[in-house]
Amino acid sequence: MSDIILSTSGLTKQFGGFTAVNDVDLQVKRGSIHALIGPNGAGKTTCFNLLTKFFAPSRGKIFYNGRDVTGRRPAEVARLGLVRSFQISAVFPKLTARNNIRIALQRKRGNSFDFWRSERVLDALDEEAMRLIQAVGLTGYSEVPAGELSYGRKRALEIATTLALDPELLLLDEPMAGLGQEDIHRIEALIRTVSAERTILMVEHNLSVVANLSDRITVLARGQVLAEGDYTSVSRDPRVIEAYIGSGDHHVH
Ligand SMILES: Nc1ncnc2c1ncn2[C@@H]1O[C@H](COP(=O)(O)OP(=O)(O)OP(=O)(O)O)[C@@H](O)[C@H]1O
Repeated sequence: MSDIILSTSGLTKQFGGFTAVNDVDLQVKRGSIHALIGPNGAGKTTCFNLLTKFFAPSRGKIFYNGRDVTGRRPAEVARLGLVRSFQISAVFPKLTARNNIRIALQRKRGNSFDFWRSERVLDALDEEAMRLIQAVGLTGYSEVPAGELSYGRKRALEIATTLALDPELLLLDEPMAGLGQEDIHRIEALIRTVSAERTILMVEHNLSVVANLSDRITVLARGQVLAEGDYTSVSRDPRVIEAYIGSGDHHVH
């Protein structure tokens, strides 16, 4: 099996005459935590949306486990194991944490008629749901409606519903967005824990989190790959520093 789980070649996305992602060659190593960073407007979110098939590229190809998935639909790549985290709004606020996870687990298995009638399957789902609750540190909150959880716990629940799909490659879109310092530490630890069994690719603005978690970092600027490497090397790269300063986005230091 190849060392590279996900790669792109010449990935390009144009909106009208504007090129948001320009000829990006990306290689994500199996088992790594890989971060996509860059100043505002660099094309990170667009790139993420291309990888998760929310957008079709204007040019270029995406390979997942050696397979060309460029033309595949989002649900298809999700079934192959490439799963994006969903926004918090995708969590049903009135349902308990446990039931939200159960629904995610049911989605993975598919809703066959038999399935609904089998007590045994439902019990197995409950067991699996409780395992995930524990894994993301929500023990004691399983019966709390998702809407009443703190922001950080909602994020943990959202990660749990994504893990319910058992992704081989987990794509996280700004997992720290909107979190306070304490929750950031908690979610950071959670990402490290769940990375043990899978590959993680994340877009993240919080550079201290990126520094702590990432094995490899790709820096985008104006839609192109500007630099690549570990945090020490990219944060010292004069082109990276200049791109952040030029954009008025000073937090690379
Ligand atoms: N649907 C769209 N239509 C037109 N232009 C778009 C669209 N989506 C993104 N863009 C433009 O593409 C560029 C890259 O945007 P993108 O959101 O990918 O950047 P980003 O690196 O994620 O930025 P940020 O850090 O601010 O979230 C921006 O100039 C943006 O205005």
